[in-house]
Amino acid sequence: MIHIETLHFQYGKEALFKDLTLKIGPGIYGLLGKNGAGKSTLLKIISGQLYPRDGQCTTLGENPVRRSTSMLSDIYYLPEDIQGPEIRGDKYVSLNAPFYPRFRKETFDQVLRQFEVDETKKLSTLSYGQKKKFFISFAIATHCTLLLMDEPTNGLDIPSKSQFRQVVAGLDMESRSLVISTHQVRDMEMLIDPIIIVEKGKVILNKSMEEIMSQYHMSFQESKPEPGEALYWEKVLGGYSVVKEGPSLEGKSMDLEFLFNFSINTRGLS
Ligand SMILES: Nc1ncnc2c1ncn2[C@@H]1O[C@H](COP(=O)(O)OP(=O)(O)OP(=O)(O)O)[C@@H](O)[C@H]1O
Repeated sequence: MIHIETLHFQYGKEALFKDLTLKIGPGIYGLLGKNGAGKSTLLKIISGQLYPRDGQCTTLGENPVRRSTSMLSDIYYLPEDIQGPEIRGDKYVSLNAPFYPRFRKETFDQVLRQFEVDETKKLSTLSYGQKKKFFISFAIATHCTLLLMDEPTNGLDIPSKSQFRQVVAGLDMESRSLVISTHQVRDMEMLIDPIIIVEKGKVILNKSMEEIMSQYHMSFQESKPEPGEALYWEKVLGGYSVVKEGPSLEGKSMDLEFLFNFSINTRGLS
């Protein structure tokens, strides 16, 4: 779906990405990184809104810089900050759905109903969370091969977050990709897999949870690990969460916040 090699990108004088390499296939990917790591920029490069200085980016088999109609009609990019135009929701749908050949109004109505958003209201009058839910519904209804969502659960109330998870978990992603950039890892637990982490201009992790758990295991112990005993540890209530080399026998997935900190502190897992 996406193939990026030796990508260089900079806004001003300082490079944001240096030799960034990334492959994304079908599935629901979580794109994680510290503030300013470049997650939004990466999504914009993938969708042809920003142009790299050097290197290759191929999106759905095409160079996104060309912004071909075939590519743009099969990608939906949901930005973090959403502006609601001065038109009713249903009007927005009738004007914009024709750009997406696989758009299904039944899907849109179903998701919007779950989110309890009124499509007869002007989008500019909706609250931030309601606007977000409107555009998430639109994104899902496009049935695009590639969906890029920047912080989709930001601003959503508690029931909407769980509805978002249920809707996304029900998508058929066998031959499609959804990339979710997020800091809300607790909202995304059990949903995003593989995990991509961007740090200091590079992708330091791009692995499925299964791959991670076949290499590392996480456990709890009361005493602080001796030097060299664990790859990474964190103080928790009553003891320490530690990660050691070797497969996880229980097969349970690793807490995403812990995985993020482990990865950042060890500059990526080998
Ligand atoms: N239009 C722009 N002009 C100049 N610098 C920019 C521009 N947009 C982003 N940047 C800078 O590029 C870096 C990466 O920004 P980006 O928004 O991609 O990061 P992010 O990982 O999405 O951050 P956050 O998690 O805070 O949303 C930041 O240092 C930011 O200040």
